[in-house]
Formats: sequence, C-alpha cells, structure tokens
Amino acid sequence: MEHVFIKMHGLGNDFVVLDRRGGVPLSSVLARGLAERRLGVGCDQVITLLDPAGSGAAARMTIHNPDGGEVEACGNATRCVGRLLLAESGAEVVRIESAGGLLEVRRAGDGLYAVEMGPARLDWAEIPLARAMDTLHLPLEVGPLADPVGVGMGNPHAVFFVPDAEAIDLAALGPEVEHHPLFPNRVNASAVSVLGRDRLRLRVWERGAGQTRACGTAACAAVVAAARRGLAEPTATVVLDGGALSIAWDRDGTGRVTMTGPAVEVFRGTFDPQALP
Ligand SMILES: N[C@@H](CCC[C@H](N)C(=O)O)C(=O)O
Repeated sequence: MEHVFIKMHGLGNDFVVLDRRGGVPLSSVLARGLAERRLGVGCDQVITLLDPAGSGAAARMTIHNPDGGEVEACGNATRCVGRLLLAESGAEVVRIESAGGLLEVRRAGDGLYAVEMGPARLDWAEIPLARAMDTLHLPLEVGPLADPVGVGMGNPHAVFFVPDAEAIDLAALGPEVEHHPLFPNRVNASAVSVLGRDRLRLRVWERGAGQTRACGTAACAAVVAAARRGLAEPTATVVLDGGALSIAWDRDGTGRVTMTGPAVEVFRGTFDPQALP
C-alpha cells in the first residue's frame, strides 16, 4: 500500500515528513530506507507526526537520522512541522511534543517561523558527557579542532571556535569528533568563526547524517557557546551553508533559546514501503 509523504526543508536541511497521527510510530528500518538518496526519497532527517500524549500539543514529532537512529531534537524540522500545523489549524501558535520537550512555533512574517526551542543545557550530565567536567572547555583535540564548548539543545553539540570555518575539512574530521568517547550518545560537531559580536559563521557535521547545509540546533548551540565564552552577544545571526538563522538566548531569564528562519514545502508524493532498500 502506498504512503503519502511531504518533502520540506529549512535552509537546505531537508526532510521527509510523514503524518502518522492515528497510526503507529516509524521503524528505524523504514526511516533508513526513506532517507536513502539513491533508492529512497532522500533526506537529512525523517520526521513523523504522531498523536500527542495529552499536553495540549497539536502533535508529537519524532526525528530519525538517515542512519536510522531516533534523536531528540531538530530545529529546522520543528519550523517545518510548525508550518504544517499552523496552516492546518489557522492558529497563531502551535505546540509540538518532542523527545527534547514541548516546543512552540509561531509565524514571524515573510515566510519565517519562530520556534521556542527550550532551555540550553549547560551541565555535563544533560548533554550528556562521559564524566563530570567544565562544559565551557572540553578536553578534546582533533586536528585543528580543539577546546570545544559542550551544549545540549535536547541533542548533544560540540562547538569549536576556529579562525576560518571554511578551511575546516569537516568530512575528514567530523566522524572522529562524532564518535569520540567523551560523548556517550555521540555528538553533532560545529566549526564556528566569529564574524562580529552579532554574527557567526557555522559549518556542521551532524550526528547520524554527516555534513548538512544547515542545522538549527547547532546554530542555537553556537550562539550559547559564543555568549558563554564572551565572544558574541546572546542574540545573533548564524550564517550556515544554506542561509541565515536568527537566534536569541534568554540567558539571564528563562534560559530558553528562540530560533527564527524559513520553512519550505517542496512537494508531496507517495512511496511504497515494500520497494525501499
Ligand atoms: N538538522 C537538525 C538536527 C538533526 C538531529 C541531529 N543530526 C542529531 O543527531 O542530534 C537541526 O536542524 O537541528
């Protein structure tokens, strides 16, 4: 039997979205097959909408990386799901349940969507790291990547500040950082250059996905890390390969991070699960 999917993206970080409300969660095997770029539909993450558990949210969202692993958070996908649910309900704001917590999405004008991504996690156990340590300086060096900041945005991030992010060979260095024993759940790795007090350049190696054109949670983590190091303000623009995101960390208040950026629907189609690799 054929299944319907929606292809969406946020700054080129692309998703296959499946609406399974009233149905059952997606298996890792099916997620891997759908994400496969030669034989599947192809995407950086597979997103499933399920019935909410009862928090008053419009839906529950699950996220699978192309390696089949289910993960806690995806900033760009949250804007995309928010767009779908806002259009469906006509409401001003929608709440989405995720493994990383309850997220809120609202329209921000000009095709932009603002997501309240929850609090930045700064404690080693919440990221998580393998043992107790100062998350502002992780004892890690992989080639030109050294002394990262650890940040949890629901999912784990290591943020490396470098003079020139363009010069970093992420394809070569990313896998070693991702699988380093310091990170029991593996990690997303970012190379960040400070362009100004309110502007960062970020290139990312995503856990379970490899290099992508943008990662929303990495952009949040980069601003949190830069503000903690005193390198930038807690409100800044992050320039990724696919475009820019506005990030605001309410550092002295709730500790929550708000991310604003585009969410685009590309097309809708069908697939036959039996035909997937
Ligand atoms: N692209 C996402 C993050 C997706 C999950 C990540 N690869 C992980 O394993 O934590 C984003 O926009 O945040």
